[in-house]
Amino acid sequence: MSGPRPVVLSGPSGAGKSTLMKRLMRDHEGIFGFSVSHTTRNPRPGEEDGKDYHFTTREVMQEGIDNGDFIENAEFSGNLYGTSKAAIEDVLAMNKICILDVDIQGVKRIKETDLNPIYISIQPPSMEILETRLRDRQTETEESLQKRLEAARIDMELSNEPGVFDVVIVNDDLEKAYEELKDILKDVSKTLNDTFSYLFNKYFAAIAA
Ligand SMILES: Nc1nc2c(ncn2[C@@H]2O[C@H](COP(=O)(O)OP(=O)(O)O)[C@@H](O)[C@H]2O)c(=O)[nH]1
Ligand SMILES: Nc1ncnc2c1ncn2[C@@H]1O[C@H](COP(=O)(O)OP(=O)(O)O)[C@@H](O)[C@H]1O
Repeated sequence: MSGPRPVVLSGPSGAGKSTLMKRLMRDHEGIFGFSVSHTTRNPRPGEEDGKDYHFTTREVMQEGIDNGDFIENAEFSGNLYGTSKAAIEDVLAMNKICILDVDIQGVKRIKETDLNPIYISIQPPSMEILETRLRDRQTETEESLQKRLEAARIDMELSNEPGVFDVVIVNDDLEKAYEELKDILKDVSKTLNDTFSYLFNKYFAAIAA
């Protein structure tokens, strides 16, 4: 795939990925674009179909997977999630830096593709704090909360293995975590030719206009 290098955000459910990503996209409008995944889970209040996720059924999604429409898919907490080729192409077609929010299984699958993203793990300060944040978010049943905590334990272990992630950000203080994320993306854009020339061209065009 051509264009600027994508960014994968991963980490336990409740670590703060959506919070950080939404802020990044709001503060840098037109630079980043979200790869809208498919999922079989039910929408939460406030979530929009086609914006937060493509909400679908297992049958329809499985058909798409069988057709080869997805670059990766995974089972998480009793539901199917996946990144379609179209989700990424839609963002790249707009010349934006594509941000993907996927679980650790998605990270492994994406490593087998030619997407070549930057891998960033967002981690909570502790399991206790993660549980409190997930409970306070009030989006989960007790059953789905327990499944998320179980997955989080595995995720926290794997994310510390060398070579899995380029960077691990501990989201204790939100402001600090956000600054760290912005610094990484700034640094990366300086060292990567394609991203750099993309941003350069974009800013140059804006100045020249
Ligand atoms: N592999 C994979 N994981 C995904 C995808 N979309 C979301 N996820 C992950 O699925 C998990 C559950 O997401 P979600 O139901 O939105 O809950 P939340 O993370 O607690 O807000 C999270 O770890 C997400 O990173 C995807 O397309 N592929
Ligand atoms: N640094 C932080 N301190 C306190 N609460 C936070 C922090 N970061 C995120 N949260 C809250 O924790 C909950 C989980 O964050 P969210 O972005 O939904 O996580 P994820 O997308 O990784 O599942 C949300 O209610 C969010 O407002």
